[in-house]
Amino acid sequence: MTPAARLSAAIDILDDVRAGENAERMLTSWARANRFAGSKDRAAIRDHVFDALRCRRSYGWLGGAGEGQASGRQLMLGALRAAQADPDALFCEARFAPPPLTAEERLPVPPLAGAPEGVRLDCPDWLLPLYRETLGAETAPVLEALRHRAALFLRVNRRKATLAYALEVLAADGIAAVPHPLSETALRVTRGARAVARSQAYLSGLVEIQDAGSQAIIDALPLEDGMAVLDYCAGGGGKALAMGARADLRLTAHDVDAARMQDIAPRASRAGIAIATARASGLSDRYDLVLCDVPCSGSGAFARSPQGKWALTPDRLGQLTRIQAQILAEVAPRLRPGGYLAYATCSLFRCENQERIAAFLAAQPDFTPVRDRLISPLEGGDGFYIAVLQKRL
Ligand SMILES: C[S@@+](CC[C@H](N)C(=O)[O-])C[C@H]1O[C@@H](n2cnc3c(N)ncnc32)[C@H](O)[C@@H]1O
Repeated sequence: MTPAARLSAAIDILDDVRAGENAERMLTSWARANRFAGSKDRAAIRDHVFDALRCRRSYGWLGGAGEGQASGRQLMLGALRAAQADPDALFCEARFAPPPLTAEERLPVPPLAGAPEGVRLDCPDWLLPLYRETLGAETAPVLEALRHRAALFLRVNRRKATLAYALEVLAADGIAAVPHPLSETALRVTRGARAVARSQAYLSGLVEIQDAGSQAIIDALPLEDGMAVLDYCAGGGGKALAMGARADLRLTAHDVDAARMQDIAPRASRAGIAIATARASGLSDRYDLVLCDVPCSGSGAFARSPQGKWALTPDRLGQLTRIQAQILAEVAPRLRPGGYLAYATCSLFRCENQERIAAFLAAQPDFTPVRDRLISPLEGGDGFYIAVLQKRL
């Protein structure tokens, strides 16, 4: 496909997303319907779509949509202007290219520097005070970081490899990576990211794909060999696998949506780690540690999942905080006296983090705080919050 044809495809997909469709699903169905497109085409279209979702307000502004919600065409026009590329080279008469710019589209747009803050920082206005409450003077740099594509991180599985060995095996498949300060197990991929899922290092369980902030969460847990550990919101098991790689644990995974755990068995077998899955009725009340990696707004991870930034509403945020409180209340009786309750989100908002923990501690005098940590996207990975509490002996 030509660069202009890729742009056309991205415009169509962005219009579907604007109409309420999910970007990942639209990209998949586009690929199915256009089998002639190669992997490089699909990757380029995906990059166009996700870059535009991360920068929806600023690209819309530069594309002439002002503060309104931009069309796919306006977003791609804005993207080209943001990159100081010549739009006429791609919006042209060529086959499969988006039609040439109209006279109206050629009118000069007001400079982005004079746009409202939420437009410049690509943030919905109502979320700005929530970020500011936690981040203060770092709000603008953090939101700026969330406007850019997230790096691909790997976690070296210490059960099977040292960092040096994992790097060697990755290099044999043309993948280069460098250690990352957020965690001793974290590698940031610097070349060959698209080859990781087919690489020997990945297929033989030496490395897993996991954000560096996510790895730092696991580093903050008081894990010791022999502990009985429950991952209560296990999803695909990313954090359970990381816990199992750190210590010799008796690990159980649970999720309210059991179907989400279907990948845990193959991933665990690749990693050489035993993880049992259980329904709520099969859980014990004597765990040494329960991790609740709760559903959240994702406000620390909008670089990776940008559609969530625009889909979030005050109602949905309120609903999430109620689910978070309910999960904490559900797991409290699952711990033995002296056991640890760990609460994690990929959110930067106080209402999902410190306020949830304060409300829980006020209602549950048996628990005391041990530590908490906010991991900023400025540290290089996604933003996360982790709090560790201990149940009284
Ligand atoms: C942030 S995701 C977990 C990601 C996962 N821990 C990982 O590292 O890949 C949150 C998970 O919580 C689950 N969940 C939502 N409500 C729940 C509840 N009441 N009890 C248990 N799990 C719940 C969701 O199905 C979802 O899989």
